[in-house]
Amino acid sequence: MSAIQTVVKEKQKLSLDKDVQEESIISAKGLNLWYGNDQALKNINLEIPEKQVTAIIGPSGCGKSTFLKTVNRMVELVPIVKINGNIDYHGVNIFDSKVNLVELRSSVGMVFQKPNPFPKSIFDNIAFGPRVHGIKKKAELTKIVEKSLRASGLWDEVKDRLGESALGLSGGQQQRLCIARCLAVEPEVILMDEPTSALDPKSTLKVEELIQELKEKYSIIIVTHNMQQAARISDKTAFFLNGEVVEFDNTDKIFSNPTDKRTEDYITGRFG
Ligand SMILES: Nc1ncnc2c1ncn2[C@@H]1O[C@H](COP(=O)(O)OP(=O)(O)OP(=O)(O)O)[C@@H](O)[C@H]1O
Repeated sequence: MSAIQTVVKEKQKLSLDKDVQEESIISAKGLNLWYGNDQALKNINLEIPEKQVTAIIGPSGCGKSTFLKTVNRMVELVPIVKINGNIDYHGVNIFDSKVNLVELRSSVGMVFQKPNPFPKSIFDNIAFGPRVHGIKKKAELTKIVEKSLRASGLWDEVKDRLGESALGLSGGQQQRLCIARCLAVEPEVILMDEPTSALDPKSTLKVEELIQELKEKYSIIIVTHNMQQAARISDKTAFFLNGEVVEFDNTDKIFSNPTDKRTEDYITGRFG
């Protein structure tokens, strides 16, 4: 039995993957995206369930990060991008001209591959977003900072050095700080683009455990190249290939009995 199958079996035993009645928080409908003349996303239809972890897997260049960055419209910072189709968030198309981008990006937060703390104190990193949103009172900011750091499992490690530079933290701590910074503006959805790829195994485990805790309150979409990670922490998995969704299903199904031969070839390491 492969390592991934073992992980899936263990999850089944622990019945972590109950087939819960699920509601979608985000629905991509007929989504297409081009960089200039090159089409990077082709007719994507995906229902992202609320308060679950959805993993996006697939070989390099298949459009995983592009999809993630489309969900909070960051991809539009690339001037040559053209998009058609819809992404509904709570039933409202995010491309509608009435959608406020600042609000969208605080509701749909993002954590990147490389931890990217600001060259500021730990406190000011977390307080940054709330301050942008107009919160000025020190007492209120202090509360938010503590709550966010507790939620990211970092509070005990940093509570006595909140005034020190965030750049002095270890890589794993910096990534949990970035997650705390994202939580401080009270998102509903967290997009994670290979959040552990720059971390050592111990820090990776901590972030994975944190993701499991966060899904009680947040809907998480995670891009990962690590099949075992997808199998361990996600409820749903979407397999992307050449800009298309080949298969989207319960993670257990994808890793134990995929419908499409290309999914099977990818997860068993035959390509990619
Ligand atoms: N800013 C950009 N300008 C032009 N083309 C881009 C840009 N960003 C991505 N692309 C192209 O879009 C396609 C999808 O890229 P994307 O980064 O979404 O893939 P990915 O699956 O996340 O890859 P990886 O696993 O290597 O991060 C690729 O062909 C890539 O070259």
